[in-house]
Amino acid sequence: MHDKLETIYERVLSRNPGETEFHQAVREVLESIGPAIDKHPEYAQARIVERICEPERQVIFRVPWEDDSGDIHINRGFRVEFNSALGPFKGGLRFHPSVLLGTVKFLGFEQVFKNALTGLPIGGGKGGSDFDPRGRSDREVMRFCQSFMLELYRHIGEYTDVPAGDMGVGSRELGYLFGQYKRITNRYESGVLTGKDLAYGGAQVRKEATGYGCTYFVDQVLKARGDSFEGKDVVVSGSGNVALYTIEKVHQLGGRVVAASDSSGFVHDPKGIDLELLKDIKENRRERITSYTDAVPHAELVTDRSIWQVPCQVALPSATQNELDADDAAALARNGCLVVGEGANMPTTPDGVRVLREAGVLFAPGKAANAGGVATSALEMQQNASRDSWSFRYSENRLREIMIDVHDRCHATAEEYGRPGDYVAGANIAGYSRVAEAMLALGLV
Ligand SMILES: NC(=O)C1=CN([C@@H]2O[C@H](COP(=O)(O)OP(=O)(O)OC[C@H]3O[C@@H](n4cnc5c(N)ncnc54)[C@H](OP(=O)(O)O)[C@@H]3O)[C@@H](O)[C@H]2O)C=CC1
Ligand SMILES: N=C(CCC(=O)O)C(=O)O
Repeated sequence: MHDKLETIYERVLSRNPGETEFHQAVREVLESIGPAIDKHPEYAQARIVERICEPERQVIFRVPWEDDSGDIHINRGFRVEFNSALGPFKGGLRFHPSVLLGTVKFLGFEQVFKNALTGLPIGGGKGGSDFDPRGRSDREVMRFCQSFMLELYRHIGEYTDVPAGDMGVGSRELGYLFGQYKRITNRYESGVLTGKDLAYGGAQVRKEATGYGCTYFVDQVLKARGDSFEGKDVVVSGSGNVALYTIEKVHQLGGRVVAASDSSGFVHDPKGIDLELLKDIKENRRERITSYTDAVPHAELVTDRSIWQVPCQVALPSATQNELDADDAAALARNGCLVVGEGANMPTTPDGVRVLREAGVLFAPGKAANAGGVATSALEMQQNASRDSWSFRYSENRLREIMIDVHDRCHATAEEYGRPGDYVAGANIAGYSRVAEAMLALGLV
């Protein structure tokens, strides 16, 4: 790491003790952007890096709510408004028992550069809660969301901060959140949340966007080496919003997804995952992945080893952070994996990335590969602002164009800075440069 950046990194560690995921996200960026710092001394003079590493605002609040049996629960809510140089703060809400301030800060920091890579006018932020919606009734989820929004509403707005979905926050949760926001503010401010259902101002393709976009990005990586998804065995971890629509687009492009997971284990189906069945299990019945093998006898349920032991040519981690470690990376390389594309945020550990790089496996980092979700959220904001709604076909074409542009921008930047084929360097330098130029123009704010 560049000497100046090492000093900055040490200060990030000392000012944010114990926030290991945030440290990890910062370190990855600082390890990449040294060449950009050398090329632009004005960035150092304006202390741009130090300012980017410090969120503009961090809000933490109490969320009390009552379950169906009348018991009281107290959860903690977060919104980290990281950087608004390029536009209103933009980023998801995560409802998961593992959520801590450091988790939200890692996600928000990633979001700043991801959103910049889309070329769209959106800043970066993230929020959520340690509330676990899994196993809760719709009414319990509604009561939690209403209590959560009773605090959050004062900090958000279509021109201020626009939340969306992430782990544990899908169209059900967004509907309850939007309904409460509308009631509190007495405004039909469609653009205050994205990922909304089509019934009340949502946009075509937003549900599919992260998964489709990641697949489009990896398709470009394969095309750059004269290859494609055709005939490839693919492993996709997770079975939530990102994973399901990654599987859908991989199958449309001629690949075969042979394994998917949830936190209880994974299913291996050598004939190819039956997506309609998996969607019914996950989106309608909200059941465990074990229900898949109940319906598909030839499929294997595995709970005692990593999904990344399953041989494949393309690996698409789409579950959660740090799910793919050095041993997983070595197994993928040993089994002939050509590309790893991150649908999730920061799913590969630093040692995992190192092993993949040393083995010559192409690597597409999440801040570039999974940007299709937030990009389509920005398109939802455009439609809401113009009181318009675009067709599925037009929206998907826009998404595909954006992902090709993101890929080409990362690829070209990596070449420009002497790191050909290094999508991590390309993504971090390109994203950072766009944010830095805006921050320079806006003065010391
Ligand atoms: N939604 C979006 O628009 C975007 C999401 N992302 C990122 O993609 C990832 C997935 O998000 P999303 O699909 O929205 O979330 P969902 O909650 O819809 O799905 C998450 C999936 O991952 C599984 N999972 C969670 N932890 C583990 C684990 N330790 N091992 C195996 N599986 C696990 C969950 O299983 P279980 O049900 O058992 O918990 C679930 O199947 C996250 O990193 C998110 O930040 C990135 C860009 C956009
Ligand atoms: N959870 C998301 C989507 C954010 C958004 O659509 O605003 C992400 O980019 O990580």
